[in-house]
Amino acid sequence: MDQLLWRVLPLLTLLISFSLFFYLQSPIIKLPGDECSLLPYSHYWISSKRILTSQGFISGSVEINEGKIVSIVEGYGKKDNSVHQVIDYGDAVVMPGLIDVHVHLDEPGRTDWEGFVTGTQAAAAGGVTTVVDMPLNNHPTTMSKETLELKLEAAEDKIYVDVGFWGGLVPENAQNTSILEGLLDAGVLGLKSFMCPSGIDDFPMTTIEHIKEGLSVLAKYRRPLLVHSEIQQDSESSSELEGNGDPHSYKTYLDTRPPSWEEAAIKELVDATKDTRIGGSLEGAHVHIVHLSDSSASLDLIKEAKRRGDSISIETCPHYLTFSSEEIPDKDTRYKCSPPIRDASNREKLWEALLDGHIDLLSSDHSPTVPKLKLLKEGDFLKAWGGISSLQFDLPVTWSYGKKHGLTLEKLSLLWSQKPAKLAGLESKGAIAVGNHADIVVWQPEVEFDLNDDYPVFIKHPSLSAYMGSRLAGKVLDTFVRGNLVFKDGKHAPAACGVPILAK
Ligand SMILES: NC(=O)N[C@H]1NC(=O)NC1=O
Ligand SMILES: [Zn+2]
Ligand SMILES: [Zn+2]
Repeated sequence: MDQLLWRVLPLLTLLISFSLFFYLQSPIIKLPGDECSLLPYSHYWISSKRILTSQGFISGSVEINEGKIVSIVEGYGKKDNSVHQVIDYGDAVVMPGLIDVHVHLDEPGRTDWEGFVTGTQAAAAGGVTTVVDMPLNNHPTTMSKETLELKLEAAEDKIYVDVGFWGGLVPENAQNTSILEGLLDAGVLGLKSFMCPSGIDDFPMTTIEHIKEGLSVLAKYRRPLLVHSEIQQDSESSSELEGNGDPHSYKTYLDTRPPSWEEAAIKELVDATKDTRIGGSLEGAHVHIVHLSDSSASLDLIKEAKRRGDSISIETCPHYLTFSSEEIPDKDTRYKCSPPIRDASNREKLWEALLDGHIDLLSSDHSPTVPKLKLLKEGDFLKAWGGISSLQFDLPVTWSYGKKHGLTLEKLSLLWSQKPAKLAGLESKGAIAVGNHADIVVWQPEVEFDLNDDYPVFIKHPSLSAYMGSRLAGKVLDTFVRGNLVFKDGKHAPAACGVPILAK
């Protein structure tokens, strides 16, 4: 018996080695590319009765090959499943993926706050196919070629959607054009600056003089400057500035940041944007006001500048359109952000301006932190971190509240895809059109869901989001980025194959 075993054993070893060799050589082994998509093919058709193309809604099919949209055909049900790979979505809406131009991914340096993996998985789950990352809250701040390189290194193999980057305009590089040019040459899509303290020590604020320096460089590159537009007003009584009321009451915080802060910043900015008009000394430069909250005097100043022909645009965020100061519960610091959420009549005027086209686009200003710094237990509005967590909910939140204000799907897509693509200079994104990247969200506007603990949330700290606990309309089914099916039915593709977007 023993002898037989000794004869068989070498044969058996040989057999196992052979099969192992052939197994390793065989095509069963997955190439990394296969992991990028939940689909086993790269040439296919998407069919639906509601496809929002650059020419409006059609009932029909979109042909996708190697990441691009190669044809669009009207007529639902015309594609024969036996001849083509067809994904039939019935009457679900097929729309351009959202482009969120204001996201703080916080990596490298503050990955405990958010991160490339969690942030971009949240984006994919919410139908957001491109995010543009802010230059602060990460450490070091993105303000030079070298610090952008650190970002790019940190993002490698970690991004599930495409990611572009804004660079920081801070006093140091505003006074040193070669640093600024190095940063722009390295590919940031534009710059971002603060006219008040940013809350981050290594991202100091800029004066209007620094901003003008920045604009003169940006004019040559034809890239935008995004500005956090608030200037602290010394004329405010010091008790108001410090908030001498009850720190657990939202009203106390609101009173420390009145609309006059926004108005003061925008007054200085529109004085500078005069020169961005055709023939002006800053022609080619563009100012984009981020997260406008004040829908009165500040908005009027921008409307006037636009009428004159200045190169200026505005975004607001879902939280300013959804919440109102009167409704924010005591101690609920999840709602703290800057500029602050104001009263319901301000909110209604923001909706009006959005639907009339005076506000150009929407963004999330997704800016989380660690629960400890949000002071959820203490409920101190004056000391808590200011920032809203919302990236995954851009689409359902805008739709749930928007449809009550008369928002159409076409307008929704203009505000979340087409206009953001234009701001960031993303020529092949923002619309379902032949030749564009196949960046697509498939969703059901009519389906409602509860955002509770059972809901698959991918942002790092769901407990920080003021949207948790609400009932929303607009369920995301599938998300495609450059033709890769990156999210389906609550699951992500195994590999992170988003692409860093660099300006040329
Ligand atoms: N640093 C930072 O993310 N700040 C953001 N948070 C906020 O509420 N407004 C901002 O500008
Ligand atoms: Zn800001
Ligand atoms: Zn921000």
